[in-house]
Amino acid sequence: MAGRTDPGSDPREPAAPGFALPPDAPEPLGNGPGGYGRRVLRERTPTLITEVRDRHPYGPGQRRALDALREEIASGAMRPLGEGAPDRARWDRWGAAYFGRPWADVPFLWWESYFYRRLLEAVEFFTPGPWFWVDPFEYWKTAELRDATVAVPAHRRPAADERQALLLASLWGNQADLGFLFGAAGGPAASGGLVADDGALVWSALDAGGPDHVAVVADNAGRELLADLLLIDHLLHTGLAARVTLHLKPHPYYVSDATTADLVACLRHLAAADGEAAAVERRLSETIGTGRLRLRAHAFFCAPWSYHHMPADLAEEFGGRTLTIMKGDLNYRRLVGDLAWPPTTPFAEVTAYFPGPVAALRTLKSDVVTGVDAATLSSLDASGGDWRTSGTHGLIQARVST
Ligand SMILES: O=P(O)(O)OC[C@@]1(O)O[C@H](CO)[C@@H](O)[C@@H]1O
Repeated sequence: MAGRTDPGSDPREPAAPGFALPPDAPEPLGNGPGGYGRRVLRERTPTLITEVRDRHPYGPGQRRALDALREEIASGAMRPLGEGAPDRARWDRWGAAYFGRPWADVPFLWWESYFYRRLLEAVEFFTPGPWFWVDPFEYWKTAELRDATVAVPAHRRPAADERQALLLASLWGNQADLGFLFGAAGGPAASGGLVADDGALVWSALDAGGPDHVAVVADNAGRELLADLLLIDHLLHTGLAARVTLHLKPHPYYVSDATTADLVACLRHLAAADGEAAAVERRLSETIGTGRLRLRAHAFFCAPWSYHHMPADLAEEFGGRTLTIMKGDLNYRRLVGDLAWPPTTPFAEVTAYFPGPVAALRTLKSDVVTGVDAATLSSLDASGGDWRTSGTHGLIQARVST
């Protein structure tokens, strides 16, 4: 352990009772032919390693480690973390069933999370020294934020339209996922509409009154986080929420996932923009200062498990929120379990275990989906498009009664 810092205490204490998947739940999604996991394993992951290597003046040890990781993923057996890793014991326990096997044999949700941990190891992110806490994805995050325009509502529309526009902007902000830069297919070219829309349920939960404390589990930095911040400002400013907790990642993950450093970059971006955007920044910074907007970066958000395995402290936290808004594709995979659900399986059924009211705002970027009605499903399937994985389609789903 000498010379290295621990990326977080064990985020997976025994799951609270009642969170287990039902015995008849379908299989975890893997990396089989035609599946999205295989494309990520074969195309996105090696490209990402090469790009990270090429964009940084890494030394020979880091370059060797990145090349070895690419090799291992393509044709080798999954290795544990190196001897000196502070969290080695934890990952050894978690990965006991997987280490020594080809990456393609390991469930998609698990291996992809572990991949990001291994990438950080290869670039010496947790090792005190010249590369300590240097974000390997900062190059792309900064470039994306530089070009981001901020559309603060002009307060000329009816309030209901305005808040709905903010909700939708937060949803479609999820298209700005820098992971798309590293796939053969590229990013979504257009917006194909919503496959499910529980927007009215979301507002009914927030309008119900009481001392509302809303949780927002962030996904990507940059444009998506900017849109989330405008929504959060609206909730706080209008009094729809007395308090908001914004959950960020404790360290870089899934390329563009938002960390506290990315939040600070967004706030600076707002401060530097014209007009109302700067006022939003002032209000948000003020509410962070007073504790009305609280930041958290729990280690569980970088763990390779679905929310069925969340530790007791996080379960207690979500259980106490008026509504938890889960942003993005990965949070959706973790919320419903990255399982081969029939798409018409009700969202409320698969999220019944979650300890409080919960909503998902997601553009569809991987195979899993629930809560799509049969007519919508058959017309989407008949369209012949890649609606499940291309990010062109979105959803708002909610379960507000517990
Ligand atoms: O959570 P996000 O940012 O919306 O999406 C993450 C994502 O790009 O990563 C995975 C592939 O690498 C997919 O599950 C998903 O499309």
